[in-house]
Amino acid sequence: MRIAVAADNAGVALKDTLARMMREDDRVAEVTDFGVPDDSDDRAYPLLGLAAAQAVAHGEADRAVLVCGTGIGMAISANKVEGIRATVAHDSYSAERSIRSNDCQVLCLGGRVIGPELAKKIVDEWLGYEFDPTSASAEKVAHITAFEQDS
Ligand SMILES: O=C(CO)[C@H](O)COP(=O)(O)O
Repeated sequence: MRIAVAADNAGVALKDTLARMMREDDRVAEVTDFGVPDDSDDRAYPLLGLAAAQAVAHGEADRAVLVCGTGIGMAISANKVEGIRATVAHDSYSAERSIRSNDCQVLCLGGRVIGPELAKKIVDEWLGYEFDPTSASAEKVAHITAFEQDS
C-alpha cells in the first residue's frame, strides 16, 4: 500500500511519528511526504492537504494520512479533490467505518486533539481494513460518486 502524508506545523510531530510507524509496517510499500514545514515555514494546511489528496486521486498513492491541529481543515481541503473521500476519525470505530462504510481513502487527524499512542493504534487498525465493493455500503457510496460526476 502506498501512503501519502502531509502536515502543517500543528501536525508535523504526529505526522512524523505516524510516517515512521508506517514505514516499518510490512503492509506499506512506501510513504511519500507532501509537506514537511519547519517552524519557520507555516505552510497553510489546505495546500498540503490538496497536494496529498491529488496524489491519491491521480493514482500516485493509495491512501493518505493528513494531520493538522484538528484534522478538520485537512479533511475539508482533501474533500475538494474529485474522487476523494476524507474524514477525521479519532476513534477506532469511526476509522473502521470510514473504510468499510464510506470507502474513504484519506484519514485526517488532529495533532492538538489526539495523542500519539491512540493515533498509532487507529492508523494501525485503519491500514488493515478494506472496502467491499460488493457490499450494501458500496451502493450508497455510488450515490456520492454519481453526484460528483454529474456536477
Ligand atoms: O487545525 C487546523 C485547521 O483545521 C490548523 O492546524 C490550524 O488552523 P488555524 O487555527 O487557522 O491556524
